[in-house]
Amino acid sequence: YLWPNPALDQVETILYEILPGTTGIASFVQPCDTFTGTGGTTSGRSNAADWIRTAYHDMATHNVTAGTGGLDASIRFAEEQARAENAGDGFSNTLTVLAGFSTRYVSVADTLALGTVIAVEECGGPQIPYRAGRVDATEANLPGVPQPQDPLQSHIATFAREGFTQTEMISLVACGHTFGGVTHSAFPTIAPALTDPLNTQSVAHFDTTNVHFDNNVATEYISGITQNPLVVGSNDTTNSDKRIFGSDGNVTMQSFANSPDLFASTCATLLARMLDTVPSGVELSDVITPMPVKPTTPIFTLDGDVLKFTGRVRFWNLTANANRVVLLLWDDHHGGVRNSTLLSSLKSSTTYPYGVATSFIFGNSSDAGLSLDAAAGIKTMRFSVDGELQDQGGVGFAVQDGFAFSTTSCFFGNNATAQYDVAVRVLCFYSLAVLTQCRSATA
Ligand code: HEM
Repeated sequence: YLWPNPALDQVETILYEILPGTTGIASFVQPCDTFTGTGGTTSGRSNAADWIRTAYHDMATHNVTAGTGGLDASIRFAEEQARAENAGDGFSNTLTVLAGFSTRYVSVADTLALGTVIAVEECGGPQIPYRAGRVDATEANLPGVPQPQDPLQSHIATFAREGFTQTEMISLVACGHTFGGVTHSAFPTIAPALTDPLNTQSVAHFDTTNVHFDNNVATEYISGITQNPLVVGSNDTTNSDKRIFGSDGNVTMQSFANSPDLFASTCATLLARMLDTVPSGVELSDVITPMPVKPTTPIFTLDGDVLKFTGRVRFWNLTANANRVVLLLWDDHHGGVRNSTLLSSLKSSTTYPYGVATSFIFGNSSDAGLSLDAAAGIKTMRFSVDGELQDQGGVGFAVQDGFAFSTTSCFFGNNATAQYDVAVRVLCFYSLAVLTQCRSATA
């Protein structure tokens, strides 16, 4: 995609500027046994598992023929959560955290998808290609989530209705059930009550590494040592994983037990498809990859006749160069082309899970080059890195200098109230509508 795109710019930051344990969605799945519901980390449960199950249950109402249902956050409606097929409080726990990351550009359904991607990636799993643009449902979907007591033929039919083959069903269930387990309060006949201070919600885990993505769900199943309550549960009627995993003579599960890489790559593909299963008519973006050059927070301030331009530009995975020269070039409204060298003293680098971001601040007070002639203004930016032009394939980075805060803006005495004087660009000069003398609250 091309910058600026406020929606995708925001998602790109969420996906790639992840510093585990600090802020954002990732901080809720780091460490991976983090659980923000009752009992915290000693509950036996985890946010990561809740989030992945929630995304599946939200998607599982999809009807590939009718084009209805899918990942559309309809699970947020009480009517859906009250259904037997959605037993447990995992959905409300999930929404309490993830819906808080929804913005005017990121739907709740997108946050559910992001939650799955980030939980899997942060907890040992593969990178999952992410597309943006899910649309939130305005009412509950029809029922349709599979349940443990359903017969195998019903499970096969349910996954076919969702758009997945039998082999994909086996795989997707294994990909999900590498996390978490069955909770006693939601399924008392499957998960017995325990008296374990480190598992206070009595969760019968699907494998021995229940907060980690790995193929142990397959190796333990194939080697016959699994404690998966949906395989070796005392009531065979609810042993749905046993029926599903064994439905092709264990061929798929054996292949996963043989190869952690095959398991990871299959799960990356199928979880992406699960998250991209949306009602017909919803158009998702292309897969979001890190922007090689990404300006952020461009801000114009009018100081008399001078237009101050400040901002930041982030370069992704630059090759090392001790003599690096980075230029900001810009076209003004009068046909002029100007440039300014971005100072290495205003450079910073951050290493993220999928790459290194090198950022330059421009327009800082020590960088006098970005005091612009207000009449000429600025239309488009480009960057030059060690002589190589970065201009989004000739399009440039469009900026709008149609509005600028005036330096006459101010806070009043107690800083609780502010006055923003906004100058509007009219043809070739700025018209400042409110030219008030700032004063203290008591003046
Ligand atoms: C026939 C299909 C499936 C059945 C019958 C089934 C059944 C169940 C049951 C009974 C639980 C226990 C829930 C609780 O106690 O809160 C569970 C948990 C879970 N399921 Fe499934 N499941 C199926 C498919 C899937 C799929 C396709 C995924 C995701 C790709 C998935 C992901 C999860 C996760 C992550 C948990 C753990 C939740 C937690 O520990 O809080 N399941 N599943």
